[in-house]
Amino acid sequence: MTIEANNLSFRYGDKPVLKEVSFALTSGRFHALLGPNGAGKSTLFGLLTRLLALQQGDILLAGQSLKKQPAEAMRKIGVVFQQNALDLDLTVRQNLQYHAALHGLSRKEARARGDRELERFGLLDRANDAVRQLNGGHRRRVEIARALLHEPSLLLLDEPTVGLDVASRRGLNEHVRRLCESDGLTVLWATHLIEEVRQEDRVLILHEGKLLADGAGHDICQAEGTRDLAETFHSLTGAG
Ligand SMILES: Nc1ncnc2c1ncn2[C@@H]1O[C@H](COP(=O)(O)OP(=O)(O)OP(=O)(O)O)[C@@H](O)[C@H]1O
Repeated sequence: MTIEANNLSFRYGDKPVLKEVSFALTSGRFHALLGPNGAGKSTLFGLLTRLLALQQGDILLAGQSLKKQPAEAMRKIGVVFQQNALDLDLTVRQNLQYHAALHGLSRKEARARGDRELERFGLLDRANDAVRQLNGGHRRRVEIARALLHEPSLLLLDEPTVGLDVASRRGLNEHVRRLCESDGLTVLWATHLIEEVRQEDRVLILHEGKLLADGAGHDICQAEGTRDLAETFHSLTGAG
């Protein structure tokens, strides 16, 4: 599914946080939204998920304006927020069923889809465990499984690896990349960690509310005259 952000600006009070941000995501691809802390990534996610109201500009999902047809557009989006959004005392399966009910799925359908996602994530044998018993990496997998239950075509992940160890971070990143290939999912993965981004990714670099670069990683490096994305990120933002 295509997604287009046109000329987005946003301020908290009189503090501008996003400044005329425009981009278009390509269907079925992994996109990395790279920016240091405070760049405006979560604010952008807030606008994409309608947690925040648009102030200037518009967002089009498969050609539908978020301003004009919000409910229809939102059905196509799955979201994994930075903070854990699971109920730790419910089982994995109960968490999934609760979310599926919110999306209007029948119990039977919810169970079938939930189990299918858990199986793909290697977690079906944990379905009846309380989420509290799972490690951080597995909890994040459950959150992603949950975000996919209503079969969205766009998955947004806001710093999904925060608090995970290196191996779990890598595993989660690879898993989501495989979803692009297997499901044709369009992914926007926000991070401040350059090691989660690959040279061949579509990369959007956000800094102080401005989109400083947008393109294939190696093209951005060529344009900037840098060796790799780490150097590019550092030279554009001072971070890294
Ligand atoms: N509710 C708010 N009220 C006022 N300022 C805010 C609010 N939320 C965020 N900000 C400010 O807006 C700027 C962008 O924050 P945002 O959380 O969007 O960035 P980020 O790139 O997601 O960073 P992080 O990874 O640290 O969350 C920061 O300067 C932040 O302090």
